[in-house]
Amino acid sequence: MAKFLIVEARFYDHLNDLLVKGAGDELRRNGHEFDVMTVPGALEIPGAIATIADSGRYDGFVAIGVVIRGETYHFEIVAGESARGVMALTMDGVPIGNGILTVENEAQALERADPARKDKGAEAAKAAMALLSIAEQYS
Ligand SMILES: Nc1c(NC[C@H](O)[C@H](O)[C@H](O)CO)[nH]c(=O)[nH]c1=O
Ligand SMILES: CC(=O)[C@@H](O)COP(=O)(O)O
Repeated sequence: MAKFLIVEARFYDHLNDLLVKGAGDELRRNGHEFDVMTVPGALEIPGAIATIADSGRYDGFVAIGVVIRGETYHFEIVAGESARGVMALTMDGVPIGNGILTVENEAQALERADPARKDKGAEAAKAAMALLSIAEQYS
């Protein structure tokens, strides 16, 4: 049994709820425990994980968020920098599954967040578990 932290950027409540449910159910199905922490937006996810990672309280993390393209370049910043931050931590050996959706519209987000459809929350949880398993075997 491992302990995971789901870090969710609570920007679109109804979509977040679906993603967190998918991630949590997947962790539970695999016999793991988890807590959920909320941050304001996807840009805060890497910083939150970086702050917590060294505490030793969690074995892995699942990043959950939804970034929907708006009218300005802001989308590129939020989508790109949140992914870059998560990836940088992953390269430092922190097991993180990236479940931050970066989509054109709400319909695309809903299709991916819904556990009955693409279930990207579960996919991110699986990625976090896979990275943790590698870390346990090789470090
Ligand atoms: N536009 C979206 C954001 N923007 C907010 C940023 O993530 C950040 O919280 C703000 O710039 C303060 O640092 N966040 C999302 O998660 N999704 C969006 O669509
Ligand atoms: C992430 C985004 O692009 C969006 O939420 C911001 O919208 P806008 O570019 O219209 O300010």
